[in-house]
Amino acid sequence: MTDHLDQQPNESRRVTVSGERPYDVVIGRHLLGELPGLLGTNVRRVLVVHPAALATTADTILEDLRAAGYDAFGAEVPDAEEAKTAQVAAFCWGVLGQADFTRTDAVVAVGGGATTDLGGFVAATWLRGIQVVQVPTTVLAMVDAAVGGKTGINTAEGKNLVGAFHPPAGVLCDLASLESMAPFDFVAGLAEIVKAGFIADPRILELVEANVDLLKDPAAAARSDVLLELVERAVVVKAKVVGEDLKEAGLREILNYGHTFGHAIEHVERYQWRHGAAVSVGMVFAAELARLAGRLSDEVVARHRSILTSLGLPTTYRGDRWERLLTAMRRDKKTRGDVLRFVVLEDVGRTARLEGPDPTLLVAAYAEVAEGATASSAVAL
Ligand SMILES: NC(=O)c1ccc[n+]([C@@H]2O[C@H](COP(=O)([O-])OP(=O)(O)OC[C@H]3O[C@@H](n4cnc5c(N)ncnc54)[C@H](O)[C@@H]3O)[C@@H](O)[C@H]2O)c1
Ligand SMILES: O=C(O)C(=O)C[C@@H](O)[C@H](O)[C@H](O)COP(=O)(O)O
Ligand SMILES: [Zn+2]
Repeated sequence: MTDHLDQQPNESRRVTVSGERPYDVVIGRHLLGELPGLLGTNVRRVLVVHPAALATTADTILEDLRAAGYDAFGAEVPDAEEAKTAQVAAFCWGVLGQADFTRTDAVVAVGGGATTDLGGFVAATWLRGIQVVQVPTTVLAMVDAAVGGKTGINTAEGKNLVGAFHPPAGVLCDLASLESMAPFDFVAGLAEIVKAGFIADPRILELVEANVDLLKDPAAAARSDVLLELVERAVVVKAKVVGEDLKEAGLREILNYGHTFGHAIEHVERYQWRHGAAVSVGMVFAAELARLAGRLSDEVVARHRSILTSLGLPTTYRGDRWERLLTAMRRDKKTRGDVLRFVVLEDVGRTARLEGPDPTLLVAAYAEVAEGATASSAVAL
């Protein structure tokens, strides 16, 4: 399937996320004109949070908002994970305070998942919660970070340790913005689409397998109907899950597939790895864990490696970091007391939990993703 589609603005797709205040995720091309409609008529002031890389897009949004009668302010924040800190959140709170933002005003976050996590968190905490509209500009943020209301920042101890559940008022996924993405950043985002395929929608895996070359070219992929379908399918998976379990009482944990080990890699690497790349290795770790526990077939594990490798994503990690990874995994939000808990697969689309696995099983799974032969020998049990 390599059929390309030059979408007109009116050909957008809409996925509604249910909940106390249902909202739409709009997916299409050249959609920024829809932003004022999502903000509604009560809003007067708008803070547009963005990194320098999205300054041109943010300027266009600011002009449109001013033309539509809003008092619009910009807040440029650091790039990528550097934005997800208490200091950067405090900088944004300062801008909101200086401009007298009230409970009827709003934040618009324009950027990748790091920016939408930060912008959402700032909106969740300002006056205990004001509206946020998410304008994701990476494939990862479109299919995952901007949808579902998980917002947050990192602390020195770990990833996303401070945050709030704060659903957006709307999400605008303008696929045209993906054309400027660096190839590796683009494929890193595909890891979350692959995740959605493994946990809930096997058709996603077939589409990825059949379109690997297209998907490795951001400009071509961004214009294709393949990506439109993949983004829509992944958003549908996320919308169904968060619509049923916003606050992660149970079902929502499946969206964390591959993240226990993935977040640990990000922390150990001081956020120099892209989230999607770390989740890619994390999914292989989780698949190996399930296989070693006798719950997943060799074939499904091999399919993890083949899909992720074909996209150019990593499936291995250095073999001499076990103690640090384990320390980071103990701080995962799924951990209860001393019991580590993993989302695992029993088949494609069939998720389960593995609670308190034997340490030898964890080490064996680490050995399966470790580079070099050092993993088992470097581990002190
Ligand atoms: N809240 C959630 O449910 C959720 C879900 C998944 C991931 N996340 C979070 O999302 C973050 C990862 O998001 P990400 O992969 O989008 O990374 P990111 O936000 O760090 O962006 C990656 C890079 O792409 C650049 N970029 C963004 N848009 C661009 C564009 N259109 N053209 C060119 N460059 C562009 C950014 O400036 C950055 O350098 C992590 O912090 C992760 O924890 C959150
Ligand atoms: O939306 C969710 O729930 C997820 O777990 C989606 C993940 O892809 C995302 O990376 C999320 O930020 C992880 O959250 P955390 O609760 O493990 O910090
Ligand atoms: Zn993720």
